Amino acid sequence: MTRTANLDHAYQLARERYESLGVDVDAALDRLKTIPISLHCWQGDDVSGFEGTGAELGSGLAVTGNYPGRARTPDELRRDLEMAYSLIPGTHRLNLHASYGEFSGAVDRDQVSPEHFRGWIDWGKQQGVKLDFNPTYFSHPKADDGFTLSHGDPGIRQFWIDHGIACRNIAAEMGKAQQSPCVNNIWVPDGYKDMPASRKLPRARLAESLDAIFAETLDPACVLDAVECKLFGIGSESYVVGSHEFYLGYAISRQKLLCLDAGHFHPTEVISDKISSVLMYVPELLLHVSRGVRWDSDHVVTFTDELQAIMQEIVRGDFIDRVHIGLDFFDASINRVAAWAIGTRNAVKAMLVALLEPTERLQKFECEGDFTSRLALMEELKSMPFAAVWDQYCESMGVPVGIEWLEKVKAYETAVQSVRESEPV
Ligand SMILES: C[C@H](O)[C@H](O)[C@@H](O)C(=O)CO
Ligand SMILES: [Mn+2]
Repeated sequence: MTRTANLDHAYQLARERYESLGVDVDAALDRLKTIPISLHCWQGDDVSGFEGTGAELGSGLAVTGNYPGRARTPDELRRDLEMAYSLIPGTHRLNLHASYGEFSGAVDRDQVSPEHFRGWIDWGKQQGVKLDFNPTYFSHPKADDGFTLSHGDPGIRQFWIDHGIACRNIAAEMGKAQQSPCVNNIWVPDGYKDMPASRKLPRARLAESLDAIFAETLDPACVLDAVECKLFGIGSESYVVGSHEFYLGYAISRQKLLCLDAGHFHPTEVISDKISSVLMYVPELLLHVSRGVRWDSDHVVTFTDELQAIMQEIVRGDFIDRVHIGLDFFDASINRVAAWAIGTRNAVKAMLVALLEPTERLQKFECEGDFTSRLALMEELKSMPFAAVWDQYCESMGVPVGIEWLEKVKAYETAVQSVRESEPV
């Protein structure tokens, strides 16, 4: 049997098994094709960006590892991204940070404008990659003391408000150009290493700054505003201004998107359990799918129970159209393109597994109080042949099947990434 015939044979057998449980595999694959994952640009260059100021990564963000071949220019990053997209089935998005603009001279954060992202917008159009966006509230002298939008100095606060407004306009321009809303996510590092004397004042200032940023009504067909909470960071161990409660209240009261980052909660807390609660009160959600190891370490996303639970919750709650899935990890100890491929393929695979679940049947058992059948079927599902469906999906979408993608990354590393070490920019 040829390789293609083998894959198809395995797929047909798997399809029959799923059909016996009432699952329409073809419908699941058709749905899967429509679900984008927003790849984060910052995995490709260790969150360095292209401002060229030499500012160190700070504000509690840390990248470890020194694997050779980091992208040093927008063109290198785009080339690496194209390589990554070629390994991942489906049509996916790109999540850009403001510090990744193309600046010909010194442009401070309050001066960023759509023209600095024209290269990205044109590239996205040409590649069929839609863009999401983030203001950058770190790696800047005005963020060095740990405060930005909640800063006690009104001048510094205004600088960061202006950055937020500028970024929102850039995001709106991107959304208009791509005819798909650009999700613009605000995360600020603001917080104290030690016990604050006032937990209240910085929060009041943060709310006021956010209101100023969102004062202008922009077309939701172009831009969607999201806010991201965090439990603690390095240097903000005792107090984070933008805590979960703060942003949950803010997002509900202003009807904004809440961003749930999987690494931003207590290690025993999971975001999968928050999705259905939060979506009762906010219109839409942004997820930063990440993997914290003991802390918000931003490890590459692997095929964990929690990753599967996140996708299950999205499918079981019928939330696919209300949840924007983004990734947030940065690992410089392995090949950076491989990091994207591993993390994103896992996210798509976990979504496939969720779509292959006989959800109605499980929920019927639950409604009837038949928890025995619910548990029995959930456990049987764990050993269903989803890998054969996944392989067939990869094959039909024209991307490598199984570990074949690794050979492509190794060849790319030899031909492109490792050469960077000896080449000036
Ligand atoms: C670089 C990102 O903005 C950042 O990871 C943010 O989303 C975050 O999660 C900070 O801990
Ligand atoms: Mn995040």
